[in-house]
Amino acid sequence: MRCRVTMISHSVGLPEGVEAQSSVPDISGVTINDEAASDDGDSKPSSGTLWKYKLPSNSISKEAAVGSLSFNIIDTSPRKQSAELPKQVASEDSGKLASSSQQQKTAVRKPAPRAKVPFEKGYSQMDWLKLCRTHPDLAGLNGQSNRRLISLNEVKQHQTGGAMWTVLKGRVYNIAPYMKFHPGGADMLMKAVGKDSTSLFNKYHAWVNADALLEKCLLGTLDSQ
Ligand code: HEM
Repeated sequence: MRCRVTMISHSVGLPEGVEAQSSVPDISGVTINDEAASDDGDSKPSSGTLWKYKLPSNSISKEAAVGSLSFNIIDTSPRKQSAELPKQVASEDSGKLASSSQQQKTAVRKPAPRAKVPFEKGYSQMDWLKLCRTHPDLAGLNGQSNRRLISLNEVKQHQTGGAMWTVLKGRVYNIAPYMKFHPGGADMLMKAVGKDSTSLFNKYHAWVNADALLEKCLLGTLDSQ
């Protein structure tokens, strides 16, 4: 969109000899013309509406309604070139609005499939939180402090039964009690046992707040020396 701003200079009331350009311009004579339509080669005459936003030619706009609310969804993300688009969409003038829902679907990327495992009865995330609240010693500290330094060598020696240790972001946890609660499955969580699992953890779900989830499984801090 290009707007033309026309200024009409007024020099009313200036003392003699003072030039009009040096005075503060009077904006009462400013007019703004919207030339969006005519400049783009669009044959439609300009509507004259100030600051009307013209969508980029490659954007998609869709009208939707929820209950009594109606709204416009405007997708201005960069589109792929027509060679990569399905024929049906590519043959359309990209400036036109996609009219059918079929066309809308073809342009949307599918999200990566998730590998969540359905939990066994009694092993939901709520059940885990309940267990954390009620169990007196989930970590298996047996009275030891969870502030002690633990070497990687010691972590490696705990890989079975009720003591399956892992290092996550510099902290050592016993993840044995969490095995059946892990939404990604026990098999996946087993890959963390006996080692530093920080990079594996981040690869799958860096957004998960393990600090909070495994708070009661904390054994100590990794001795990095
Ligand atoms: C060590 C502590 C870990 C904790 C506390 C943990 C926790 C979680 C949580 C809360 C979810 C659900 C995420 C969501 O719904 O968005 C999840 C999903 C998952 N986790 Fe873990 N996890 C751990 C380690 C691992 C490791 C080491 C692996 C891989 C070897 C792994 C693989 C997965 C997978 C594949 C899923 C399903 C992903 C998905 O929903 O898309 N996790 N985990």
